[in-house]
Amino acid sequence: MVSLLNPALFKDQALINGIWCDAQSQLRTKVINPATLEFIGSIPNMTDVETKFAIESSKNAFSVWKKYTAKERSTLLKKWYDLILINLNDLAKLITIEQGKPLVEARGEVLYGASFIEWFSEQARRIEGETIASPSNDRRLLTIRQPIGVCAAITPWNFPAAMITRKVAPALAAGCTMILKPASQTPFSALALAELALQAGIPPGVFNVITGDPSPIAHELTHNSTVRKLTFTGSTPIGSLLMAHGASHIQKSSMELGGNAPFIVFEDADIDAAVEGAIISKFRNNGQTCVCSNRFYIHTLVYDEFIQKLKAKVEALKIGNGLNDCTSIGPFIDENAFIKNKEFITDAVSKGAELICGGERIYPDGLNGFFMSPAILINVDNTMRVSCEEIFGPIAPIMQFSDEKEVILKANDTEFGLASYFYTQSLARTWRVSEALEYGMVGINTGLISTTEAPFGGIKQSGLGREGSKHGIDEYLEIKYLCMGISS
Ligand SMILES: NC(=O)C1=CN([C@@H]2O[C@H](COP(=O)(O)OP(=O)(O)OC[C@H]3O[C@@H](n4cnc5c(N)ncnc54)[C@H](OP(=O)(O)O)[C@@H]3O)[C@@H](O)[C@H]2O)C=CC1
Ligand SMILES: O=C(O)[C@H](O)CS(=O)(=O)O
Repeated sequence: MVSLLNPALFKDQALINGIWCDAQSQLRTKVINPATLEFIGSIPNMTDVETKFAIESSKNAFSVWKKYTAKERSTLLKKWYDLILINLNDLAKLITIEQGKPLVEARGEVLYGASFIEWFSEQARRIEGETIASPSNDRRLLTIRQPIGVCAAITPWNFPAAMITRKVAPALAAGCTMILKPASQTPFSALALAELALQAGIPPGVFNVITGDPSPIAHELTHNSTVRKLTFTGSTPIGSLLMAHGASHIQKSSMELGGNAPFIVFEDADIDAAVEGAIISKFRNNGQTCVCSNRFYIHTLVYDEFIQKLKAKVEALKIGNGLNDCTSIGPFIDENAFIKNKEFITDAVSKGAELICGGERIYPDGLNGFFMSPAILINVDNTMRVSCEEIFGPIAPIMQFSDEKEVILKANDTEFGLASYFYTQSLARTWRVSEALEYGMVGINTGLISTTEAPFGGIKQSGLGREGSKHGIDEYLEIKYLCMGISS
């Protein structure tokens, strides 16, 4: 049990049709605190059996929810948003306890997540069709936009709240219903958000949350033709698998997948700004975000200054329990993530890279979680795993370059295309490089790009579709063309 100001927010059951329930098998899955490895609680280990009930509940709820007016849906989403802000501290504490990130980042995530609900409560009232100039006098052409129907979401552990609202808010705003399967390692944030949705007056069955074994749950969600849309955030291999399963009945999908972001510092960059941007884009959430910088390309003329300043900042980062106010970096989500990062360092050093700081397991305040001192690798090349695989941890691999065209070719040499970053003070270079980078998002002179107002998403194997912005709601709408014959 977690001690919260509002104990009603700690839910350890799934939510189907407004009823908090256990798995039919009564089996449960334990959830631990990644910083302390202590038991937090457990959740129902559901399978396809309960998933079928959740889908039926969502289908029935859709027939009611789609008849709510845009203003009625908007008002309920706004109430949900208000309740989240009232419970900000509890929601942030839940994130830190189940995911490990520092409280300051967890509070930021709650506000970021809530901003999607606020934004789509407004967008709900701006779902518009169009009239089209008819080619003949005997007909009039127009379109209307309607909700897709029953939707499903499967979300990752690294943003236990924001990845949920980034999907549920536009779905409900469009008039759809949503069945969510949150990450098993971080379920409590999702369950607390669902409780607040109920308290806001969102009808039972509109937002269902099921927990348990991802394979049978996802198999039902992707093969059941009642589920017309699947939205997934997570690794590219799982995203690909889900798309393949949904293809059996032409299920629509949105995919927010893996990344391999380049971070390029040109010779004319503001080095202090570039170092600040490198710290936030690399070490936010202990490097466990899909938009974290994964490869650093530093122009030879500013290399020594950049390395010296970056190392000083990295060595000043405070590693520890996210509940401590002074902590700037928390633990890995689990031992496997730690082991994978150690393997990245071993591979790079064995191929000639030099580890100039960090990379060791540490035990801040005697904590048994898997913490690593943030690492910088220099003399990295593209034969090393760190330059071509998504690191998802606090390792900064550094390479040098001297030519703009050369560094763009290297930056684009990946199957991923999510986020990218570069620093320059040249307007002409800003346009050349922005247009040449093969990514869905480009940060120019900044290392923090995500905001509700802008379209978040990638190309190539980083995904399909966009979340947030004026585009996000389109993922949950169908365009219907009406052709009206008018006899003279
Ligand atoms: N583009 C983006 O916005 C984001 C991308 N990511 C990417 O996700 C990865 C890290 O997150 P992580 O949670 O480990 O990713 P995973 O893909 O392993 O898990 C994501 C979700 O998929 C579920 N899942 C796991 N295996 C299956 C399966 N066989 N069938 C159906 N669902 C399954 C998980 O359930 P369970 O937890 O029960 O195993 C979890 O809910 C990184 O590659 C990162 O880049 C992460 C966040 C954002
Ligand atoms: O899951 C993620 O990595 C997030 O999408 C990154 S962000 O939106 O918080 O930047």
